[in-house]
Amino acid sequence: MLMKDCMNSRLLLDCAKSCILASSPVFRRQQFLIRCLEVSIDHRPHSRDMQALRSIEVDSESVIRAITPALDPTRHKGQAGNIAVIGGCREYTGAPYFAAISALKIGADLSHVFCTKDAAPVIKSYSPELIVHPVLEESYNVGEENKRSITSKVLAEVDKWMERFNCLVVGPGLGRDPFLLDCVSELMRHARQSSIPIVIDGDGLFLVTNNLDLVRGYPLAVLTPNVNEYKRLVQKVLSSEVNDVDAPQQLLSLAKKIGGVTILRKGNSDLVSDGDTVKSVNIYGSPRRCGGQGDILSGSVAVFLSWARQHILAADSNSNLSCKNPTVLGCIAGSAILRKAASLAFLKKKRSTVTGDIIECLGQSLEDISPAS
Ligand SMILES: NC(=O)C1=CN([C@@H]2O[C@H](COP(=O)(O)OP(=O)(O)OC[C@H]3O[C@@H](n4cnc5c(N)ncnc54)[C@H](OP(=O)(O)O)[C@@H]3O)[C@@H](O)[C@H]2O)[C@@H](O)CC1
Ligand SMILES: Nc1ncnc2c1ncn2[C@@H]1O[C@H](COP(=O)(O)OP(=O)(O)OP(=O)(O)O)[C@@H](O)[C@H]1O
Ligand SMILES: [Mg+2]
Repeated sequence: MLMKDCMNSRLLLDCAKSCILASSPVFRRQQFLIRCLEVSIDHRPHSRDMQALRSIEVDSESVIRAITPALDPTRHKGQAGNIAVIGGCREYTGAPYFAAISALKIGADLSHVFCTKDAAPVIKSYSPELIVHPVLEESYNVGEENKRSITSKVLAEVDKWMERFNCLVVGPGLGRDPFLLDCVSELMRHARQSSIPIVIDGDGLFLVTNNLDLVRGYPLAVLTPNVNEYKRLVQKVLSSEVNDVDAPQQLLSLAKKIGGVTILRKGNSDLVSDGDTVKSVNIYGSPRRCGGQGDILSGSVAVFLSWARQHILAADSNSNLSCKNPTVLGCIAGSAILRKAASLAFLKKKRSTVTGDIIECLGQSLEDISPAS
């Protein structure tokens, strides 16, 4: 008992000493100097990274101005873009909606969503602007004996539309049901046969990372991984860990190893590579990391990619853009427009900014760079 009391008083004494010490100006000054030293040590590699990133930074606003089509009265519906999002299941209805509505808000004429039967009425209720096809099925709804016939039915339904699409976005809110993913793999093979560009995001990246042949060597494939998705991709393809010290070089190797697909690595700076070149988009975005910004990005990339393809065909190689790969141009423009919209939304809404607020700023963001008239 005596010993316990003694220990307690010693503890109290130590505690009192540290309190006095913590309030002493000399101690606080020492702590301040230690913190400064830590910051400057941390800062050195970081500033080197920033220099490397600045050297590959692209003038994204010029890219947007070059590829955004004029609002020409002779054009008809569909010519400014007909996009299809493949995604939306029992759990996720927001993600496909964000991607599809972003495509429209940027300037596409038509935006479709191919989703499961459960998700369709919900997505339709968010917006009458979207054309929603309740065609996909998840395992829980399908008996083993019906799987083959249902797959054929799904493919036939989507194939009816396929040739009209300028770009597919595969994955926002798709989920990971194995039967559904098998159907989507088939859809991707069909799109590839018809040379339709495919932007792959979210659960589409889960699918592709486990089945790289779906995109290997397809120059019209764009992968848009976030931090987790990128880590899985690097581990699978390069059998290594993510290297943040030489991020551009690693991204270049990754894109090359998958046969020249384009990869947009999302993060503090967005990095884009097709295996030949690496570009970075650093324009100021938002400190809010609310879910759904990647979905806006995938819909935006789809539209700009379609416009970049049209621009390159029409310009007949007279374009003054140094990069001629429409998938890279689409990524640069999509990233820049999203980041600018996120910063505009944050100015208004601060900490309460949500994805819908950013979508509302897409129009202003594009207008500031490439005015409609
Ligand atoms: N409002 C909406 O509707 C929004 C919907 N969204 C949609 O959400 C989906 C997932 O995208 P995300 O960005 O959460 O994936 P990410 O950061 O890799 O994973 C985080 C952690 O979760 C886990 N995990 C994920 N999915 C899993 C699954 N099906 N089953 C089991 N585990 C799963 C994952 O585990 P791991 O992959 O490491 O095994 C990791 O630990 C995608 O369809 C996206 O479009 C978003 O776009 C946001 C707005
Ligand atoms: N740390 C960051 N600082 C600034 N911007 C960022 C940062 N991380 C991501 N972003 C921006 O947010 C966009 C979306 O990236 P994010 O990593 O949130 O995607 P995601 O996780 O797939 O989103 P989602 O919730 O839609 O699935 C990127 O294009 C990027 O411009
Ligand atoms: Mg995502």
